[in-house]
Amino acid sequence: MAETNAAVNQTKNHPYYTPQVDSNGSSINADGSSSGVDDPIPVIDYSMLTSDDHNQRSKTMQDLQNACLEYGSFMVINHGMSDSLISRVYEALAKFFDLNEEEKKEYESNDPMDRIRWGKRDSDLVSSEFIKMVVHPNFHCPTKPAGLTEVLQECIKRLREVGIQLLRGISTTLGFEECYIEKRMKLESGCDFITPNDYPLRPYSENQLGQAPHYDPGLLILLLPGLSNGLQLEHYGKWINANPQPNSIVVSIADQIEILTNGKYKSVFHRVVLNNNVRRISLPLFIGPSLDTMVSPLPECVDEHHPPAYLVKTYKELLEANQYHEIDVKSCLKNVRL
Ligand SMILES: O=C(O)CCC(=O)C(=O)O
Ligand SMILES: [Fe+2]
Repeated sequence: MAETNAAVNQTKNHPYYTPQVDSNGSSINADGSSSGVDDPIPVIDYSMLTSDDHNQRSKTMQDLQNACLEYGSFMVINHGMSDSLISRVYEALAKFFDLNEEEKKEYESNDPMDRIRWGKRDSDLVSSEFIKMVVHPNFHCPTKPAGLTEVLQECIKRLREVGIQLLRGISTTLGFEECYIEKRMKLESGCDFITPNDYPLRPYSENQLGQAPHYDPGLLILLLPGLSNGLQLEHYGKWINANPQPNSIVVSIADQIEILTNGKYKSVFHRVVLNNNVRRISLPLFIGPSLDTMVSPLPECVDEHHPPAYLVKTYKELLEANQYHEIDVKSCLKNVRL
């Protein structure tokens, strides 16, 4: 990709690489539009990660490493979740978002003890609706519509298995034993959220977004991206359209992997654009450490040329930074970068 700005000519794993796009919710494009570049994100064939064929497996590990270094995001195919399960998930979530507002408001409260929270992102710049739920170690879900709990439980069980296998792959690409990250982050009691999103059909203005540019907290985000496009990722100073294949899972590196790797694998800066013609429902799963886990650069990722670049904090402290509560699921990367 031809770049005009010398500052973006660095590779993504450069310690001083920072997104070269604005963070105020608008656009980087000279014409002020929110269009992105079609530069397909890498594809990882999940079935090859655990293949008995050594050559296939090591090629897939190499692809995974390149994807983590260069994009921080990739689409996973052959992940073992059936098309029919994915369709049932979208249908059940649509029924939830179609409930009347009074029923959804039951989950609107700001009580820090809540494990489910519904809300709207509603301004001239952004428009969407979400329902956040803590799903691990304990599963929380609205009681309506009937069947939502069962279908989400089935889907999240598989998404989590895929996520943990990918974290093993990532651990291997870093030269560690495959369960190293999983054990260190105490994933058995890890704190996972889902935040299904409903993006409206008709934007208020052409450039209204579904979600403003942001980083995600957690180790990995596994996204069921819905039936139309909308996710954009920052890549060397441009917004690129993720354009995932139908029923693939879009996986992105999130804040805690950036911290653990001391900045080698960067958390992905991303946003959501609205589609004029099609309603879009997406389902991200945030796989995170247990709340009491200290998150800091791994000793193996620190040396005299790579001094620690992040503060040491528990995952709970990180989630609660900026006066947010952990259920708010917000990044605080900028507060811990040294
Ligand atoms: O809906 C999407 O494509 C992305 C969602 C997202 O980034 C989020 O909920 O944090
Ligand atoms: Fe996100």
